[in-house]
Amino acid sequence: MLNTRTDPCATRAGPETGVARSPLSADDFRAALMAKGDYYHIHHPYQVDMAAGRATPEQIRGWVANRFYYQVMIPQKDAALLANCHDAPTRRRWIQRLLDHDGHAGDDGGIEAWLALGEAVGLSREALWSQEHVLPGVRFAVDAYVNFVRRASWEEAAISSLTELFAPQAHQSRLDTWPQHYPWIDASGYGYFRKRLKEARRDVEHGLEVALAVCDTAERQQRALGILQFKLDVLWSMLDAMTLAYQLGRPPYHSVTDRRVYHRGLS
Ligand SMILES: O=C(O)c1cc(C(=O)O)c2c(n1)C(=O)C(=O)c1cc(C(=O)O)[nH]c1-2
Repeated sequence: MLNTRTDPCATRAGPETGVARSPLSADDFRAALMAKGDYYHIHHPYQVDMAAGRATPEQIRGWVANRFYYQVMIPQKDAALLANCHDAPTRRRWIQRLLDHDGHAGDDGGIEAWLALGEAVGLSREALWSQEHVLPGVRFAVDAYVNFVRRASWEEAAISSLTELFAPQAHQSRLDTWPQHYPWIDASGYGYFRKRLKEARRDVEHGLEVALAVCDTAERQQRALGILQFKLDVLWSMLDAMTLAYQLGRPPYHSVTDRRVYHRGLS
């Protein structure tokens, strides 16, 4: 369904009408970015089921093991953005994201915290590092994000991180609902979600600053909204792959084998 409420630019004059479009005001552009939250993966049935207590241990484990691939690729994605960024003050701020995930003195980092989440749901560190559970669809979606950032300008790469606008809600919802629904999950596993609440809010402040500074024409604003939609597609597609595998019992090659024959990455 076409959602005109959440796409204010859709109703404005465009090149096709022969009338030059004026950019949205900063407030309206911010509102248009925020309206993309309607399509955030928190609304995907897989996440809705997890939050409602309807997920089986296998479905929770599948999500944790597959999301690990996102976790390990995020610092490489941020390193790619840094490599394309000629602005030292930006690099000085952005590099914090690598440290958040990889860790530094006094903080073991987000990847370590995700490994603890894995152990809390019954997945060994080895199982996560081996990527044996990572579904091809999840791998392709995450790789599409990293490859986009490798090729994009650093400003467009920064805009693609803006789904984080909506992530604190996702982390808070897990903290609010999982302990009561899934008493079998060890509480020591929830550190990642708590850690990200603060970090994501700081990250999006920077990301929004960039978006508002560079998107000063209607075309650039539309491009930013398109980039944000691309990133929403990445997150949604990851959950579609997990739905097939863990909710519908149709993992890749299910019609020929019950072995996980899919590749674990080509280097
Ligand atoms: O659990 C979530 O729902 C969720 C979503 C996202 C996101 O929106 O991309 C991120 C995270 N978590 C996250 O923990 C994280 O570190 C992160 C970094 C980024 C990014 O695009 O740079 N997104 C996300």
